[in-house]
Amino acid sequence: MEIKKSVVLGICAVAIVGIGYAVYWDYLRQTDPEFRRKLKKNKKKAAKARRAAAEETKVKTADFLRKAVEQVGSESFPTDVAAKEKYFMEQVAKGESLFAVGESGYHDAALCFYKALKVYPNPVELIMIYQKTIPEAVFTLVYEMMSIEVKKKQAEYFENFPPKEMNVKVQEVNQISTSDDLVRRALISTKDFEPGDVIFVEHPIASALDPSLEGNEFCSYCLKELNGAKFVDESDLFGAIYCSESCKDKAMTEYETLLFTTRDDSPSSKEARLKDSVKSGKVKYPLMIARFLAKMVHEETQKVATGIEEEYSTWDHIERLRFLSVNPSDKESKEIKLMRDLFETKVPGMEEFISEERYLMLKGKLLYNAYGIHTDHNIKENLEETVRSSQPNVIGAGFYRVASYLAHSCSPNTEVRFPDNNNVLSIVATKPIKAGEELRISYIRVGDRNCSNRRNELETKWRFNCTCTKCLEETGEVDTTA
Ligand SMILES: C[S@@+](CC[C@H](N)C(=O)[O-])C[C@H]1O[C@@H](n2cnc3c(N)ncnc32)[C@H](O)[C@@H]1O
Repeated sequence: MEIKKSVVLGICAVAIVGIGYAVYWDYLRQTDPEFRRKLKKNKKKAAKARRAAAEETKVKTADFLRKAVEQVGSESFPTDVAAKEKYFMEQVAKGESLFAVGESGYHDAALCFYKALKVYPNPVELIMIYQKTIPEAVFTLVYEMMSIEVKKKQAEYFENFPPKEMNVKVQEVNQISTSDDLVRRALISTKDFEPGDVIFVEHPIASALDPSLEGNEFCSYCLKELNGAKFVDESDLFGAIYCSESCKDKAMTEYETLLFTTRDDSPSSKEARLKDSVKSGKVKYPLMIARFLAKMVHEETQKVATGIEEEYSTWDHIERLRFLSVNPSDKESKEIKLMRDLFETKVPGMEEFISEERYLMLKGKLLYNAYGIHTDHNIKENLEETVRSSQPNVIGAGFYRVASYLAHSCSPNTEVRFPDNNNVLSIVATKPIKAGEELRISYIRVGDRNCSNRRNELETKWRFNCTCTKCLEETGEVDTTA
């Protein structure tokens, strides 16, 4: 009883002292300006210390993430399936035991999960698994490492692309007196060339024959004249004809199987509708867009199947290309619907990827950068007015990663050729070229037309005011290009 009483009294005494102290404190706060000033200062100091600690953690984390991405980037990873599996299991187990320790293990745990991603065949799927299974703070760190890696790769794009053996690099140069942006990207030679030298050779990302020529004299894949050869795939609803077994196989694997082989061969099927729209509309770009999208799907499935990834995807390549905006109209809405309907049953999620904005951008890039593919074959028919070409006998169009950067000149130093009469493009020097010089082709037929006539055509078709040396000389304008 005595003990209890003294405990109670003790508690009361402490409480009273506590209350008294609080009252005294409050009194001071309200009445003593010096005390209030000190209090405010201490509060500010504590907040500053908290902010500094948070900033320090942020800087340390950023530093850790940057170094981790660099370190992993220079590491080599197992390549055979069994070794990959073993490495993956080890990293995941290590990561799990590290995050179980608590916050102090989060950085190292994230590093293990990031490394595991490097050997997993389907990284996107693994990210989704991580999101559900590892602590949010660790997931955020892994995600940030991936973002740093992607940004670094994108920033280094023009250091790695085009590949050295193509003898060209992309460089930014100042633009003069145009209504266009102030900076344009130019294709610069990295070697000296003499007239007639082939500077580089390039295969298209996507190409297509003019619809009126599809199914008779030319190969649907490489656009070469058939000369009696005729290879077809019975399951192909598009009815494409190829010049060789190899072209047929490539077309079937890259896009044709995905796009045009189905059990539904009724006239109302999605495949038949795309085929009809190309033939009746007499335009090749919807087919080129469909082939381009199918090739992207093929690239992704190959990546998962083989575990081998190209440094840059097709999408990375076309992202940087210039384009003219295409305004949405009924025609475009129909095209988008057609494309979405076609892909929706074939590739889950693809119909969402083909948003209006993305489709119009893709169409704009294709129309702005594609080349007319000409041949020795004499084309008598009056074909659709085509994309960039200064030559007659155009049979189709192709969309190329590197040649897209070539600027126009009315007095060019190179020319686009298709020496094998197929879609493989060669850029050939037509004048002596020194390393460091810009390569230019002619987008139009120049002949003996005057500057204003040429400029009008370029302005109408490409929406730029030509500032090539020939035009500048003819008009007396000054070239201030850096
Ligand atoms: C097909 S792109 C060529 C690559 C482009 N220079 C870039 O920056 O990506 C065509 C664009 O290049 C520029 N260009 C090409 N030739 C030109 C010329 N002779 N005069 C002015 N601008 C030109 C214009 O901005 C035009 O819109």
